[in-house]
Amino acid sequence: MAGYHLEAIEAAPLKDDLDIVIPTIRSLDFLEQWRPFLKHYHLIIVQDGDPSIKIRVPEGYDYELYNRNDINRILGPRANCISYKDGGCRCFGFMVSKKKYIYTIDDDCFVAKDPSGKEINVIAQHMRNLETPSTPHYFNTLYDPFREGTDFVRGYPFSLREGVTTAISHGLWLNIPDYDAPTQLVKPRERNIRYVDAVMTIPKGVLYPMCGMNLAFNRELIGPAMYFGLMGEGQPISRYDDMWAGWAAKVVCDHLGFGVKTGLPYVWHSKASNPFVNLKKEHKGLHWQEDMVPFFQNLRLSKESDTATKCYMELSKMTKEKLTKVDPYFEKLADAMMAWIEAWEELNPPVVDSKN
Ligand SMILES: O=c1ccn([C@@H]2O[C@H](COP(=O)(O)OP(=O)(O)O[C@H]3O[C@@H](CO)[C@H](O)[C@H]3O)[C@@H](O)[C@H]2O)c(=O)[nH]1
Ligand SMILES: [Mn+2]
Repeated sequence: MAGYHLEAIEAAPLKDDLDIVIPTIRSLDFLEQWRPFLKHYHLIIVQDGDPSIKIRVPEGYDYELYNRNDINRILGPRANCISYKDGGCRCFGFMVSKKKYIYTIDDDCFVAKDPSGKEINVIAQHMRNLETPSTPHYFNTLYDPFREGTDFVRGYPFSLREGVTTAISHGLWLNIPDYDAPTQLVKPRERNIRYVDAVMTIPKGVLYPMCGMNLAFNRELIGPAMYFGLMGEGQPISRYDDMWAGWAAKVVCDHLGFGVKTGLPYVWHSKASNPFVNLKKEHKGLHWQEDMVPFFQNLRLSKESDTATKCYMELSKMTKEKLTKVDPYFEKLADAMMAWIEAWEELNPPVVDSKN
């Protein structure tokens, strides 16, 4: 076995603090290729679609698998807040995990190689991103100052060099880019071949389109805000699950003083979903995002909201007040946000300090 693989196998960083969450409505064969990097980690598989279909999990992985029947059994009436027939169902895995960190990946993403041809250990890079500070208050032009071989540049105030705790690490993808349907329709053959060797902090007060394909986060800091919305069957919108979570989580991170990074690591995104199907799923989102983004840009959370849970409850109220005029769907979404938080609290009761 190539030496590097052995290194990858030995270097299973934070293996007892991390769960891998995979939404699937297809197959988990892609895990064969990930074995050198993921074999030591616990998987939480959220099976979408028909629960009577048996999903095969490749041998040798430690996992828990939840289908729609399990979600209904565990959450009861609140199960309606978990999307059906949309990758957003993955957030159920975030809720049932007991670990500090989550890494979530789509089932059509494979191990990518860096320009030297070396296989990328996404877990090692995401954990490095999460375990080192972010710099949201002042942009470092040499990118991530906490990476080997780089630092803060001249003119960077020393008072800001401590940075803030990182809550989210947003990875990217080579090959099939994560484009919306209109872009995909006019550029069907476009492939992302540009490997940018950089990790950047997204500045405070700036939103970004979070893609759930290759994403890691600190569940203890921001988990309650990582609700992937109410999408898919029975809903007027789909494929905005990760966007909704990304906007909400970023305003909560900004409010609580946490950082969000984007860039390395890359995965190899192998499958282009059908742009015509995607257009049907996401067309309302293409309109509504012109209202959703300004909503998140302009809102101000109160100082009493000093935890992700309190922030999210306040966000639910604001969603109902400010976005229902765009479409009655947002009233349903606001209620689903509350159901999510109640379910989260029930499955993750706050730890009572035994001393007091
Ligand atoms: O009904 C569904 C559809 C899909 N899934 C699982 O979700 C991920 C992403 O699915 P897919 O690769 O088909 O979607 P893309 O268009 O390539 O992905 C983009 O859309 C985002 C949100 O939907 C996604 O994160 C982006 O990368 C796969 O694991 C499917 O199996 C599902 O569970 N239910
Ligand atoms: Mn895909």
